[in-house]
Amino acid sequence: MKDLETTGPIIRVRNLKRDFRVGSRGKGKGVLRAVNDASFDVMPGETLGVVGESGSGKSTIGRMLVGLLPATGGEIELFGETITGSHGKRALAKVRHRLQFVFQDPHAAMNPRMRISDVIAEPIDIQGGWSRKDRADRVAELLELVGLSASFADRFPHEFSGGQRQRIVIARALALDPDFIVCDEAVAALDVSMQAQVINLLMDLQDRLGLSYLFIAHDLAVVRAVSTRIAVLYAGEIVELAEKRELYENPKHPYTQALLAAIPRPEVSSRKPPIRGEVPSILDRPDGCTLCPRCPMAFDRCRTAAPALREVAPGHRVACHLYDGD
Ligand SMILES: Nc1ncnc2c1ncn2[C@@H]1O[C@H](COP(=O)(O)OP(=O)(O)OP(=O)(O)O)[C@@H](O)[C@H]1O
Repeated sequence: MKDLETTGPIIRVRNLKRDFRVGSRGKGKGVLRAVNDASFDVMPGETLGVVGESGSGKSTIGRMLVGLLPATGGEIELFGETITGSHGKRALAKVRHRLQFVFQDPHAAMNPRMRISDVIAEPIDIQGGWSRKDRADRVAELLELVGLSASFADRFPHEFSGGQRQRIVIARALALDPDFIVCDEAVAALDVSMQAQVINLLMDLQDRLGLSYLFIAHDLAVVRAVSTRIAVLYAGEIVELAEKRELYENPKHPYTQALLAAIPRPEVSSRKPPIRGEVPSILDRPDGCTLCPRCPMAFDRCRTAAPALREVAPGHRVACHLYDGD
C-alpha cells in the first residue's frame, strides 16, 4: 500500500467545463458544452464510478483529469497541483507520472508490430533514464502483477486474447507506479466472464497498490461492482453523486431512478416508468433543468431555473428541484 501523504482528496474538481466548437458554416454551427460545471473529489484508494448515456461527457471528464484535454473553465487540482489555468502545464508536468489512463479497446491501444515488452515499457521509455536490465526486470514484474507470465515479454499482441490484451494495457498503465488511473469503459469490449476477471484484477491491484480509480462505464452492473461512490452524468452535468449503496438503495434524481429501473433488480419490486425520449442537443441548453423535457416529475420551476447540485443527506448530492425545500 502506498504511503499517501494526504488523507484529504487526491483530486478536487470544481465547476469543470469543456466546450467544443462544432460545425463549420451555417446549420449546426455553435459551441457544444460537453461538460458543464462538474464538481467532485476523488479520495485516496477509492473508485469513483461515472455513469451516463452515450455522449453525456464521461470520456471528456476522464481525458481532462489526466491532462489529455484542456478544460475550458473551472479547476482541476491533482495531488495539490492545479493543472488548469495559466500555470497548468507546469503543474501537470510535476504530477503526470502519478496519472494513467486505460481505454476501452485493448486492440486499438497497442501497436500490433510492437513486442509486449515494448508496449508495457512505453511509459518507461518516455520517462527515460532506465538501464536495459531495470527495464526488463520491471516489464517481468508488471506482467506477473497482472497475472501473466513474464515469458510473454517477447510475444506480439495478436498472440493474446482480448482479456489478456487488456491485462497488458493495465500493466503498461502501472509501469511508472501511478496513484490514479482513469478507466474509460475498460471492460466494455470484453465478454461477461472476461469482464469479471479484469474487474477482479483491477480491484486486487487497488488493494495491493493503493490506487484510486475514476471508473467510467455506461453499464450500471459493472459500475456497481467496482465503485465506492458513483456520479451520474446527464448531458454533461452531474445530476447525482452518492456512496454506491446509498445511490442504489435510495436514488433521488428522476434520471438515476430511470437508469436503475432499466436494469433488473430483485430487491426492488415496483418500477418507476422509464424516461422516454432522447438526450437533448447540448448545443442548445434549455434555461431550466436539462432533463426537464423528458422528466415525468417536471413542474414549472424546472422549465425556468437550472437546479444546483445540493447535499440532501450526508455525502448524497442531487441536482433536482424536487429537493429544493429539504
Ligand atoms: N473533439 C470533439 N469535438 C467535438 N465534440 C466532441 C469532441 N469530443 C467529444 N465531443 C462531444 O462531447 C459530448 C460528450 O462526449 P463524450 O465522448 O465525453 O461522451 P461519453 O459519455 O464518453 O460518450 P460515450 O459513452 O459514447 O463514449 C458528445 O456530444 C460528443 O459528441
